[in-house]
Amino acid sequence: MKTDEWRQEQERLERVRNKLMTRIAELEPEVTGLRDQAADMRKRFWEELTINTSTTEDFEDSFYSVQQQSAMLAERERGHKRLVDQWNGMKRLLPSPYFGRVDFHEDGLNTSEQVYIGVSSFVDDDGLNFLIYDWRSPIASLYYDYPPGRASYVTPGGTIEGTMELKRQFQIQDGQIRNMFDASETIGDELLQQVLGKDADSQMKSIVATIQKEQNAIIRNDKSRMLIVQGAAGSGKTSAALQRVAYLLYKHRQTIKADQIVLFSPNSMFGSYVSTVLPELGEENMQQTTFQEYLDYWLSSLLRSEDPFDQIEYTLTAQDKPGYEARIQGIAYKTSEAFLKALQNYGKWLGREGMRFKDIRFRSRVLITAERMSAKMYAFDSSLPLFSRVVLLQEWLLNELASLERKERDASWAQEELNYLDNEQYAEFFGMLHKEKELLDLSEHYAMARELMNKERRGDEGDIDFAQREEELILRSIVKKSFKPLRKSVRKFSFVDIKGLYGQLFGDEASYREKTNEVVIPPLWSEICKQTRDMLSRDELFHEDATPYLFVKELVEGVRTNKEIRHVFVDEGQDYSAFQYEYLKKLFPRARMTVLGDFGQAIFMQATNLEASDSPLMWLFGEADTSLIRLVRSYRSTREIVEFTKSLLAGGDEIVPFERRGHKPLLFRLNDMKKRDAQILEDIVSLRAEGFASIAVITKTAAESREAYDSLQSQGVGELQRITKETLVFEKGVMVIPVYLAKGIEFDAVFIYNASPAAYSRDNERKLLYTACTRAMHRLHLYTTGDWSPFVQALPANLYEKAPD
Ligand SMILES: Nc1ncnc2c1ncn2[C@@H]1O[C@H](COP(=O)(O)OP(=O)(O)OP(=O)(O)O)[C@@H](O)[C@H]1O
Repeated sequence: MKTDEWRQEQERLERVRNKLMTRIAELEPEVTGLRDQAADMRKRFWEELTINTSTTEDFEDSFYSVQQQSAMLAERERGHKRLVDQWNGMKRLLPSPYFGRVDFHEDGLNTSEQVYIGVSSFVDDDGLNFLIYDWRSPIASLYYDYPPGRASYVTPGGTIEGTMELKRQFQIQDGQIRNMFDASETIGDELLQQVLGKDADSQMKSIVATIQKEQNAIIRNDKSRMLIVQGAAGSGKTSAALQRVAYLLYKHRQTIKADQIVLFSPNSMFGSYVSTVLPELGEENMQQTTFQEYLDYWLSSLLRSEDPFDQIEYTLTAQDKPGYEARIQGIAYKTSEAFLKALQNYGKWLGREGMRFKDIRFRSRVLITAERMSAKMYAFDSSLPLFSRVVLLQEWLLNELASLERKERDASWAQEELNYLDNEQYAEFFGMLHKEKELLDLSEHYAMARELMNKERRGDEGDIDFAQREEELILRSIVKKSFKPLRKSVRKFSFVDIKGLYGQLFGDEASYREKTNEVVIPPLWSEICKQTRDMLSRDELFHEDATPYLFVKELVEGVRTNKEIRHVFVDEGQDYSAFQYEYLKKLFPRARMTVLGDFGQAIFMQATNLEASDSPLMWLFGEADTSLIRLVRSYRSTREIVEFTKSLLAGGDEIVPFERRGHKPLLFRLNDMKKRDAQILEDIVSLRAEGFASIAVITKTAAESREAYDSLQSQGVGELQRITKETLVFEKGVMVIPVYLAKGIEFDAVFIYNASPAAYSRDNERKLLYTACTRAMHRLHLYTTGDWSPFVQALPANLYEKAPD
């Protein structure tokens, strides 16, 4: 790079920074002033909040004044927020105002424009000249999409064509240009090399300076209702998803707020890992949740549902237990579209017969029997959907309860309760009564006023002798209070026997076929039924039953929806079943979906292949409304590690490593476990000395994690963390972690604790090993105390190095 160009750029940088500093300083008093003013107004607002109710006019006056003041306060606060956002944006820009520049000569114009790109926009004092363009602005996409030469970008007004004359990248720190590259490729490798060579962090970083063209296509996709991203491990799916959220918040800032976007992540710890990316970009975080959290929310009061981690532990460890094969068949079936269709048919069948209700009981008596409910429900117009009839039944039940409640006032138990009221209870009822009395008084006044106005006299019913009715009213209150839980449970549909409805599906084959029209039933059906019913009898559900159970609940009670959410992101999308996708679509009827995943890492039984032509995702919103983007370049790991990991995978040939060189993976075979753990300890010490701070010992299961942790600790590995499904916050350091919890996360160095045939030899274990190894950025070690897993044995020997035996 010529030195005078560098100097010119440094001078421009200083000019822009000076302007930024001036603007920040100018705004400072305004920001602080506004903050104080708003705080002061808020304080005074509460202090002065006295409402004069002496006369109606006084009351109205104070009411309007309060309303006016609070509107002013809200406006002031909005203005304040805008200004503070602007101010914070400039402060964020100051140390490193931009990272890219393109010179673009638009066709038909005589000059070209220098477009500097940073994390937000900054306009010169004239209000017209952009000193920095936000990376999400239409013109900034030139930087990500084209090398110098002919280029175009899309604006709301149409496509702008022209020639890119220069493309430059900067690394700026504390106001100094540290590096500057003129790129010929889309985004030059040099900068990416440097970024990727850095150490792992406890928090994911934003990638705006080096977004790749195919990632940009994901970030800016605005066309499809469903965007599917199938990408190799480390190809930047999660990164693209988060920058896409930032993009959507920018592009649709008038209509979409951060809390209208939700990200489904694989576990809570992953949530903490990605939580800083958006704030780093000056945006608020979207909502984050896990599917399990949702299930627990709706099921926890009814049943205990197994979580996906216990399910995977079972599938990986219980091969020798009785019933294993049936459970596996059950998982496969219950997560399939076939089961979804069967349940839809079951809904139709229930529309005709077979509904199950629970008697409504009161003081050990049956008030309304299940049979009566059933008869009533099937007497409603049969053309109505099942849930509408259940809602009608609910209304009928509430009416029935009201008339039964009236009858109960004469029951002896009510009189007895009245007689045995202690002082406190009496006072409580008396209080309730007086509230009613006030209401009565009010309605009495109103009735009198009407009488006067209409000049007519009501009958005697207006003259209530309150004192005489006190006892009767207390009695009424006693019965009302006792019926309250009944009304509440009817409103919550507790009269529907959901457990019975789900359980009755798991009868013999003939009855299942009759209820669901199902043709292909898993061979071990009767064992599957027994296992499911056993769980239900203990008020428990297998993980694979949880979503179908909710589905049946909604068939009967109506579908729950959230219309606020406009975008749903599903990360690790291969881990969701066809069933779950159907469910998410129903739950968020106004949302667009972005599903990102890697079938190569499909380690859960219910996996969905995102890109197969028969993938349920392809037709969830219809083919015309669906786009599929594939990412094959892997950025996380060194070339040597990617060459090794891609060969572990059937069909991994198409994965392209990014050209960052490093050590070949190292294989250690030790004579026994003690020696293996001593070797691991030694390797941890030496890698730490090399400066690698984040090292993960990855195990296959939680049980193996416990063993490894105890043994390594006894060997003297200090500051060792053990990650479990309960771990909420991801902290950098040396840790032992089961592979299924390490999904989506990365480490400087990964040690595969036990790469033996016992651990990794079945087909689904191949993906498990692949997932574990692909967590490594710079170093990968595999250990065994006997043979190597057949997947490792099958690798060409030039892909790794063996430590001497
Ligand atoms: N364009 C990019 N510029 C800089 N770094 C990138 C880029 N794309 C990806 N990376 C880095 O590569 C690593 C992997 O990215 P990310 O975690 O988003 O991949 P992923 O596809 O979600 O991986 P996995 O499927 O293994 O969870 C991260 O460290 C990320 O910062």
